[in-house]
This record gives sequence, structure tokens and C-alpha cells, in this order.
Amino acid sequence: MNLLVDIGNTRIKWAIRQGTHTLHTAACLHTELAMLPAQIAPWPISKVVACNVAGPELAQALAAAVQPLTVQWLIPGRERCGIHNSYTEPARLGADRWAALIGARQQREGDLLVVMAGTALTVDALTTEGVFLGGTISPGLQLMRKSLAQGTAELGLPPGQATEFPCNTGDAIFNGALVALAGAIEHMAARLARFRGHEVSCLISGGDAAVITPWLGIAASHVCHIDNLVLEGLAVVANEEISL
Ligand SMILES: Nc1ncnc2c1ncn2[C@@H]1O[C@H](COP(=O)(O)OP(=O)(O)O)[C@@H](O)[C@H]1O
Ligand SMILES: CC(C)(COP(=O)(O)O)[C@@H](O)C(=O)NCCC(=O)O
Ligand SMILES: [K+]
Repeated sequence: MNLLVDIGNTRIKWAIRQGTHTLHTAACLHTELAMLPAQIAPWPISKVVACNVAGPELAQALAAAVQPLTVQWLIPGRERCGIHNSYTEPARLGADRWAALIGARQQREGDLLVVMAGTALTVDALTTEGVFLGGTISPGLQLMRKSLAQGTAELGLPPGQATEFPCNTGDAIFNGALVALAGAIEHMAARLARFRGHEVSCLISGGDAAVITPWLGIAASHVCHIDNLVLEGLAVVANEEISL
């Protein structure tokens, strides 16, 4: 039985899997990691595979939480699970992006845009041959709202919701962020489609995926919302025969 853990900048997502079968999934804030040992205690876990982009303190906290098991950390390299990493320095790629690319390939064939809408928005291009061509990093929905609040005198952080023609400050900010995120995704979809000479599919995951998806100017048949692509990728890694 495998425990898979994705430590993002806002939340920790985790799953317990037996082969391809998911037995349990959950998410918690960084401050709630202390609850993990009690939550995983009922399961006979033999392997822990994780990725972390939230700094060494959280890595240490997870290592302590799963003792006596040791965490196998996913470190991006040049090749893994059929994916080629084109980053100039492969290890500089976010481990969550690397896991999402591996998960995406297992979910779907063809040329893909792999989108993670979390604290940051990442939009990564993956070819049918398994080459990660590169991708973009933008501030995510909440970071965009917070940056406006920090850099202006009058905006603050009023609540907002998705609407076509915003008529209050909160909605104006929320939808400004939403169209920026949608635009970043659409732009990369068009760029990859132009490069490959045909339409591409877009796999989208992360905490804000459901908010963004309805506003994407991409045919619905080319967009697929996947619950947690990072954990899917970690499951592939955990099931690999060669040790990490
Ligand atoms: N229960 C929740 N707690 C925190 N953020 C949430 C929750 N549900 C949705 N979100 C949204 O998801 C975003 C975080 O997404 P997530 O994929 O967990 O990010 P990360 O991997 O960077 O930690 C937040 O910015 C927020 O807008
Ligand atoms: C881009 C990210 C901040 C996204 O983090 P997240 O929103 O998932 O918390 C993370 O993948 C990261 O720190 N990447 C390292 C730099 C890079 O991928 O180029
Ligand atoms: K993430």
C-alpha cells in the first residue's frame, strides 16, 4: 500500500493507493500536517512517495510524520516514466510539475497542455512522444488578488465571484484574475497547436481548476478536469519497478 503526498505552497494533498486503486484522499493546510500520523495509522502503508515545492521545513515535517517509513522524494531529472524534461537544469523544474506531467501521460495520449491551477498557475507543453517542451508560471488566482491588495491604496481583498461584466470592485478583481489565468492557458494551447499543426487537449488540475474551466475559450471536448494530476503521477512513480 502506497502513501502519495503532494506538498504545494498552499495545501498538502495526499492519497492512499493499492496499485491503481485509490482507497483514501485528503487535503490539509501546512499547519494541519500534525494530524497526518493519526489519519494514516489504520492503513498498512509500505511506501511513501512525495513531492514538495514548499521548502525544507515541510519536507522535514512530512519525514517526521511518516516515521518509521522513509519518504521517497520525487526529484525531477532528464528522463522518468517515459517523459523527457527539456529544462536547461532538469532538477530546477518544480517536482509537482514533473509529477503532473508523468500523471498526464498516463491519463491521456497525444499532444497535451498540462495545467496546474494552484498557488501558482503552471501551463506545461507535453508532446505525444513524451517530450516536456517547457511551460509558463503565473501567479494563481489568490496571489493575483493579494498582489493588487498589496500594491494599491483602495482595492483591498473584497470577495468576488465569476461574472461576465463585473459591477463591483470585488468582482472586477476576481474576474481580472480569472481572464488572466484563462488567457495564459488559451495562449499556450494555441502556441502548442500551432507548433504541432493540430488542436491539442488540455488537462487541468489543482484547487482552482473548477473555477477556471468554465471560462476557458477552448472547446469543451478538448478540456479535461482531473482531480489531482500530481498524485496520479506520484502513483505511477510508486508503481515503477526501479527504486527511486
Ligand atoms: N479548501 C481549500 N483550501 C485552500 N484553498 C482552496 C480550497 N479549495 C480551493 N482552494 C483554492 O485552491 C488554491 C490552492 O490550490 P492547490 O492545488 O491546493 O495549490 P498548491 O498545490 O499550490 O498548494 C487556493 O489558492 C484556493 O484558491
Ligand atoms: C511553480 C511552482 C511555484 C508551483 O507551485 P504550486 O502552485 O503548485 O504550489 C512550483 O512548481 C515551483 O516552485 N517550481 C520551481 C521552479 C520551476 O518549476 O521552474
Ligand atoms: K500543486
